[in-house]
Amino acid sequence: NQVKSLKPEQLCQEQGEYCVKPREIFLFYDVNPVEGFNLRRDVYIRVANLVKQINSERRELRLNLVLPPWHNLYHWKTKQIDQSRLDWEYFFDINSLSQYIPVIELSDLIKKNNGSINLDQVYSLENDLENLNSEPFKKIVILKNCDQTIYYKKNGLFRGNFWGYSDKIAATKCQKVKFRGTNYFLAENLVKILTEYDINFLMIDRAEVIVHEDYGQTEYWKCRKSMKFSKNLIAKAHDLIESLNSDDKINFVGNYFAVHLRRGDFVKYRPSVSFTKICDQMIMVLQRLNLKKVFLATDGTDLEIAEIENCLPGFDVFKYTPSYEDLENYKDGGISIIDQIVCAHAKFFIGTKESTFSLRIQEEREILDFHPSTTFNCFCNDVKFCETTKWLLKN
Ligand SMILES: C[C@@H]1O[C@H](OP(=O)(O)OP(=O)(O)OC[C@H]2O[C@@H](n3cnc4c(=O)[nH]c(N)nc43)[C@H](O)[C@@H]2O)[C@@H](O)[C@H](O)[C@@H]1O
Repeated sequence: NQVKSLKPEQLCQEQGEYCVKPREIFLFYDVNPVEGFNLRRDVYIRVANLVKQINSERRELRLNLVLPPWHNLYHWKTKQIDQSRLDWEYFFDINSLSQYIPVIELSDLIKKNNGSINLDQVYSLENDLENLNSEPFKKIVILKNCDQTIYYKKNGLFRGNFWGYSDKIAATKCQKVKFRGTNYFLAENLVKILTEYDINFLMIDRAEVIVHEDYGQTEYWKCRKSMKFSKNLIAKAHDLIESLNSDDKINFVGNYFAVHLRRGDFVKYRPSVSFTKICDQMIMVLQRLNLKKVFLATDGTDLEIAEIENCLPGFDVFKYTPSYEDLENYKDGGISIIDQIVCAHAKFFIGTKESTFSLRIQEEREILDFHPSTTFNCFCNDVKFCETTKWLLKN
């Protein structure tokens, strides 16, 4: 086990004259453009688990995961600031990510590679839902050229948006792949391909099609714990927590109740809960815990926020409204992470059922060791708030 955690150079020294340096491979991935930030964080874990699996099983290969820039995401509504091609360091602690697997920012790789990248192969995944009940959940069929509406051919190369780097990145080969299966099933197939072909730059597009082999298990949590937020976001969130009357400055456990109320496009696709029920459920918690302060994280409209404030007379509703300078510094993605960190430290939390934004807060609270009963709650059209599935931390 100790040998496994060594870097390739150290591995070579350990193994003496028979040492073969592993082949360095750069694995790129992208996700369906309309997907949100927190769903993308889950896709990262699926791909990172795959990289870890290959690197630990196959010593002759060393996959480096290329972090896909955050490029003008659908839910990022602030148009006055530039939110294109954002590196992961805006939001995450890269050192911590690289404790789990080798990662590199795309912008750094482009610099290292003299300003442009030619991908050897792109596989663009497509869900295979045929005969789902009668066939095993393991199927991979490599088809012809990629969808010509997303990738187009010019001067013999496949061109596309490539995270906003259309001027710097192109691909030699691009194929559609009908896929159904887990990250470890894809890992097996990638190993076969990488062993057979001389591929150094490989991209998987529509990586959200891949599902977890071990959701909520040890490797999932190892990777999840490595996804620490960047230091400036943590510092800003801790300032807010202190101003919310933190009664424990060391652990930043807030003396407040927090909710995440997902609105916007979400209520079009998921059954929503009435504001009357939401207010009743909030008052119930505030009275039961004898608390005065609520932190409200939401993407709701000003009217919806006013509705919540009005239905909680006698309580202080706190909402983080970023200044223009905050927006410029942290971007919409950072502002939402600050909301999440504040929710993660509350005495009690209620989230929105099926929202990955709420789910990530619940995970953060598991890592911080809050009692599950204070974490896995959601609003519902019931007399009291409801419980959500308890995805408990596994070491
Ligand atoms: C309907 C579906 O909903 C799924 O969203 P869901 O899992 O909630 O969560 P996310 O995948 O994060 O997408 C929701 C996005 O909306 C913004 N947002 C939501 N709630 C808050 C909040 O409390 N504070 C701040 N600052 N921002 C918020 C934020 O940009 C966040 O990334 C999407 O992943 C799918 O693509 C689809 O849109």
